[in-house]
Amino acid sequence: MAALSGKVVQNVFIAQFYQQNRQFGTQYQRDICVPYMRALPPFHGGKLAWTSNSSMQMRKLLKYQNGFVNRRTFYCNAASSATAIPSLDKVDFLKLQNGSDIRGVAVSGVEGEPVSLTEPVTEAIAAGFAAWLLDKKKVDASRKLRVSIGHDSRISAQKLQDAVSRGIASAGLDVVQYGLASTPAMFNSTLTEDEAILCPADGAIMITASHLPYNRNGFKFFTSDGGLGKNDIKDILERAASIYSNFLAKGYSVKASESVKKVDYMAVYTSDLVKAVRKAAGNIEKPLEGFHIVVDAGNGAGGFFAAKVLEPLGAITSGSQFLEPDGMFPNHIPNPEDKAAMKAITQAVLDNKANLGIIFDTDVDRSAAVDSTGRELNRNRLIALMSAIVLEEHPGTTIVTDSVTSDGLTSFIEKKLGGKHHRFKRGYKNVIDEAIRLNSIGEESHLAIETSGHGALKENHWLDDGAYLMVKLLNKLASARASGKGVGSKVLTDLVEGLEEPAIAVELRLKINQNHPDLKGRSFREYGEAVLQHLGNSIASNPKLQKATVNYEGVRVSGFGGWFLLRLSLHDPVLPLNIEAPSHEDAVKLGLEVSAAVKEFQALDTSALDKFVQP
Ligand SMILES: O=P(O)(O)OC[C@H]1O[C@H](O)[C@H](O)[C@@H](O)[C@@H]1O
Repeated sequence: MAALSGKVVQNVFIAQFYQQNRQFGTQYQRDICVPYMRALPPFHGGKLAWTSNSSMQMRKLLKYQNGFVNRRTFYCNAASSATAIPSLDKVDFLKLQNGSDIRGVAVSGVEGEPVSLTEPVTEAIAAGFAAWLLDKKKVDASRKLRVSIGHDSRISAQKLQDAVSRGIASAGLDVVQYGLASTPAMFNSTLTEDEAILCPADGAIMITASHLPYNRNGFKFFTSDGGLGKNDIKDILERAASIYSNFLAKGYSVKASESVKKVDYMAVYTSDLVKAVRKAAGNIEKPLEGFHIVVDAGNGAGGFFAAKVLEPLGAITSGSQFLEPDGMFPNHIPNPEDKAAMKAITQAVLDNKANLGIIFDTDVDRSAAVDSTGRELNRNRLIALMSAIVLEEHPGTTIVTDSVTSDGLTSFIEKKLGGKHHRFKRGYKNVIDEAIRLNSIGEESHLAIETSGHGALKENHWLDDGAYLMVKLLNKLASARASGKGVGSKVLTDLVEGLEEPAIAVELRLKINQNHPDLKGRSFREYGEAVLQHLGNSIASNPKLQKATVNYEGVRVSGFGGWFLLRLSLHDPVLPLNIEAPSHEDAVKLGLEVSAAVKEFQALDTSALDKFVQP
């Protein structure tokens, strides 16, 4: 069996601890477990060094066990933590690529999900990034590059942060740790000019797996040009694979990084957000005075928004929930696309009679809002709202969105707001890159936004930033009140007046069984493309349906007063099917057309569609 490092063992223990103690409820977890987790002991030269603080917390933990946790497991794990040098398995690095991110399993304990982001793998990836950055920046030897590192609230964050730091330092670059941070703040650190806080960083790494389960983690990389794309990630992983093969050949040992510096960059980032709202409101110190705004951070990294952004601006934030970081996400998945998450923030708004609710995903690059009546301002509605704000500032501009946006949104942007809707592909990086491309060929675009809650503005360096989207809403609230044009979230709701919304909007995800003989040696992508090709051909001869003339992804078709889009998922062996229609019957008619066209593809699991269309 592979030897585990001390910290891996601790994380296993923490995971087990949480699972076994769910019945204690969230308050217990907040009081006892979270402080403990935040204080994972430092890792010195491969040996664990407990600080007095953490041993105190361990004692506290034991005291509170109360029979819920198996003491033997606890001591046993703590004792085995002395085994510090991980043994190395062969690794397929390219399998860790997830579009323009890297993602893997960082905590063991979930059946069928072995740890892929071990410390040596992580260190190799970080060293791969360092090598890529050195090539890209082509600096002379007189200047040392520096890399900022931040993480979300995941329980593996500390372990990975240490390994990333070692990987960067081993390549001779300076490491600046930010601790708990948001993804957009990490990108921002490559743009901030302030030597006193060691900025700009030449490169930034965010340790996050967005809304995925607690055992996962991953990395997003930035330079001042923005987030790295797919090809760069592949390049980094190839470099990492070769660094890792050196570990295999020469042996791997954990060496403490000497040149790690720490900066409270979130203080800088949040004060910039505060300044932006004050400026938009005409330099008023507390432009949100009297507004009651509740925040739901889902125990991710976004809790800062209440105390560090809203309160300095004068807002009341009582009733805000799940602000404290907790990598087990005990309350709901931090994801504005998740129904339970949206229900939780809506309830908080109604219970607290708040003016507005704001919700973030784990690493704060996505967001959504809820108005004072409990109406969700997410998906197409959030895009409509942001478009209304941006088109007031930039009349006629092009709004770039993802592919699953509604037809109602197009007519809203084009007929009501006088803008242009460019419906492009799914994927935040795709929409941002497309908006940048349009500007470069002379078509003005100021907003790139997805139904997922990702959004970036030209005025904000095309930074994919959920917190900045919410700042734009706050600006609107503050400036409307200052100019006597309205008070409260009705100002926002009024801006989406006239957006036509379908009675039925569903997304059904049809899985491709990669082990099915019908693939005949093809990859799931090739198989998915064959399904799409076949569907496209069969639609062409169907008089009841019209294929979209302009379409960048999958097969988009109008009919029965609605539309459907079947496309390949960006990451998974899945064909997501979106259907919108004026009634359930019409949606079923559209579903039946898809069903008839794809039925011969035996490796496609159509059970979700079959269920939807059944009488
Ligand atoms: O293609 P799908 O499986 O629906 O996933 C698409 C989504 O994947 C990730 O969550 C990205 O962050 C989003 O930008 C993207 O829209």
